[in-house]
Amino acid sequence: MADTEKQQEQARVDDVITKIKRTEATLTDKIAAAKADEKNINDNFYNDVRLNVGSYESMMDTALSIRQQQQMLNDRNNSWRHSTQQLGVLQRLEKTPYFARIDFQETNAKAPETIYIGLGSFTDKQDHFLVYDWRAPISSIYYDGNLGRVTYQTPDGEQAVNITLKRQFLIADGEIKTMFDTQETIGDQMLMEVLGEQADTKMKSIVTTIQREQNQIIRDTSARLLFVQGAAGSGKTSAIMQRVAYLLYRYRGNLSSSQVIMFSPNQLFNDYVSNVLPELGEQNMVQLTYYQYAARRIPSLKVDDLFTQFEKNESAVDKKINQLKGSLAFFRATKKYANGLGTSGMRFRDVKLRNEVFIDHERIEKTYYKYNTNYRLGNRLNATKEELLKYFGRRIESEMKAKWVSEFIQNLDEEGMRKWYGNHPRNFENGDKEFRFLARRIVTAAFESVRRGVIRNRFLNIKAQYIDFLRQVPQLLNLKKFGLTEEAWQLNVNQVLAELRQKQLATADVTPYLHLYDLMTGKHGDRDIRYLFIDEIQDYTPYQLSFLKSSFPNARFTLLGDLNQAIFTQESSHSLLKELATMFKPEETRVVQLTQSYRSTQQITDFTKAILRNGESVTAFDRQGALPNIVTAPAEDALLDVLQQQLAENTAANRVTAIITKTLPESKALYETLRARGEKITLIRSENQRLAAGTIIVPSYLAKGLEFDAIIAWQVTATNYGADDQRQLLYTIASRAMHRLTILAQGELSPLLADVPQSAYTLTQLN
Ligand SMILES: Nc1ncnc2c1ncn2[C@@H]1O[C@H](COP(=O)(O)OP(=O)(O)OP(=O)(O)O)[C@@H](O)[C@H]1O
Repeated sequence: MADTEKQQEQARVDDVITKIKRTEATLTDKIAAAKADEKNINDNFYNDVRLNVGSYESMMDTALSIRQQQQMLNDRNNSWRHSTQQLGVLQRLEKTPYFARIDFQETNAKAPETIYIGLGSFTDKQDHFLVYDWRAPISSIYYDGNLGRVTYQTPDGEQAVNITLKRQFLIADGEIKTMFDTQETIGDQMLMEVLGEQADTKMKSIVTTIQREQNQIIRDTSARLLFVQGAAGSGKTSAIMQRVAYLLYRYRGNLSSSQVIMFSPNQLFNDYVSNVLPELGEQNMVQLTYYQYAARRIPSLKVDDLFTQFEKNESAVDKKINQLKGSLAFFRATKKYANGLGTSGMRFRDVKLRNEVFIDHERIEKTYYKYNTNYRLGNRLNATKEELLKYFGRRIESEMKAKWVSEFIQNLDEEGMRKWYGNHPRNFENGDKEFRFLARRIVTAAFESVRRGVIRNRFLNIKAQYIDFLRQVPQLLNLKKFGLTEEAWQLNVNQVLAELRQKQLATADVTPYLHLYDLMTGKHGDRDIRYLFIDEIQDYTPYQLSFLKSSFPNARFTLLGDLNQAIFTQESSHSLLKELATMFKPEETRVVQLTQSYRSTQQITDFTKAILRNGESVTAFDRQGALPNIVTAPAEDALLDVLQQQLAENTAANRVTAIITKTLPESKALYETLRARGEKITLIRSENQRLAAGTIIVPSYLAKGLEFDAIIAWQVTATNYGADDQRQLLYTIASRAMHRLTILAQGELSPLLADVPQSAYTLTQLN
């Protein structure tokens, strides 16, 4: 490209940066003024508010006056916050004002236009855009089309344009490092530059090189269910992070980050993606794992965490039972059972006060079932509670006459009197009224736990109810279809009962338990959440998904997954898609498939995909690197030598390594051994840790969704990865590597690698 052209572009960059700096200065002044103003209002708050509590009108007056003052503060606060956010964007733009230029002509327009696209928009005067936000409708043509005629969506409908130039820039610290014109959607050259970079402990945004299929995911606003099937490293996670930023921009003012919730595979992953949105000038959404969500809802029980879930040894029958408990059939059975509770069978507990029955369960049951059969469970429960509270009121009334109450009052000293009167004036008509006043307060306080118990549904016996439901399952569905006998089932029910007595609940029971509780109490879910994202959907059961759908009834769902990487649900993952299809209407569902993998070199992608059988398709991105190397040795010592050698090699090549073992105990053992051999490494033993820089050791189930420059998979033996149901796990481990993949095994190598063509790796067998 001609040098003069580069000079012209650099001149424009300089000019825009000068203007950005000027605006920054104005904003800084504005923020300082708003802050001073706010302090002023705060200082004068009580002077300005006319405090007058004499009469009802004047009280209203005071309240209004306070509200006005608060409103004023809020307004200032908002404009202050807005300016601060704007300043943050400008500070980013100052270094890299934009990354693309597009020349185009709208149909019917007389002259062509040129626009520049960056992380945020910047205008120097009203509607004069020097930089367009990457999320603006027009910016979509940068990601979507080649040169020539292209259409894009505007709020007023589709618009056609003719693109004549697409130019990409790499600008750092105000200086154009490279720029090139491209014919394609996003030039491979740019992508190569970006992908050649090293992995980081934090994920970065991909706005400069979003691919066309990814753009469809990011900008979709019509689907109720957006399902993304994407190969390992195809940018699913990247795409949703950009999608959140897009939605927050598109619905600014109507959608806040607190209305967007993401279910992620583990906490480490949350930490890994935590920088993307702030980098884009947006706030992070709510992020939690399913386990956290469930555990928070049932604080009184200990729910299996990731570790227990993964390291549990399940028998064949257990597997079948878990499969059943995760199925849609089981979801429907729960609903059917709950419907039946409208006529009979609800389990109640006595409401007790200091170990004595206060309201017995028979009274509760009678009240509950005295309402018409067409009452829904939630309404029935509310009516029951109201009735119980009335009864509670009557009990207070009669208790006030009890001897202990008058004795208590007689023995009150001045201090005690003050406590019981509180702010209440002591001008009673007569002693009797005064006594009744005190007696009511004292008895109400003594009975408080009962009232709270009634309000919080403590009289429902959810544990007994769940067990009763499980016992009835053989009548509600066909066990044989799941390969189970009634005896095996009842044995499992006994086991659940024993666990519940220990205040424990296994993963497979958590969701049905919560669901049953919600049905019993008529909970309508969280209506405030507008967008729900689930990453690694292949590890969810259809039951969990149906449950989430009913728990977030107003949310649009974006589900991302790779059916090749199901590490918890394994073979059932492929039926998930079919079951999903029955949960959402076809016309509201959109399925996008991402097949291109961006993470790894061609050699690594080709190797990892050969591990799969009947896998979803994966195409490697044309980036070259070394073939994966496999080393086997009969003794652990020799293998450890190889590991250390490989570590040294990776470090010399500036590659950060993650050593992945299958289980946590293996990680711990290897960590100790390597430390004794003088290696400096960090062991990631729990998901609540931070990803440290430098070499790490991590158990497989915590490596989900992460990526590293180099991976060393430890002990990929026939013992560890022998059975076919370990195939997806092995695939997940291997596909974490960007540039270098090493596989080590002591003794016999995993037979799951047998299908990989020998040309796809190098093999060293030590003896
Ligand atoms: N359009 C893009 N431009 C640049 N880099 C990209 C793009 N898409 C994806 N990448 C990079 O590819 C890597 C993998 O992306 P990401 O982690 O989002 O994939 P994923 O589909 O969620 O993977 P997995 O399912 O294996 O966890 C990341 O380093 C990401 O930055």
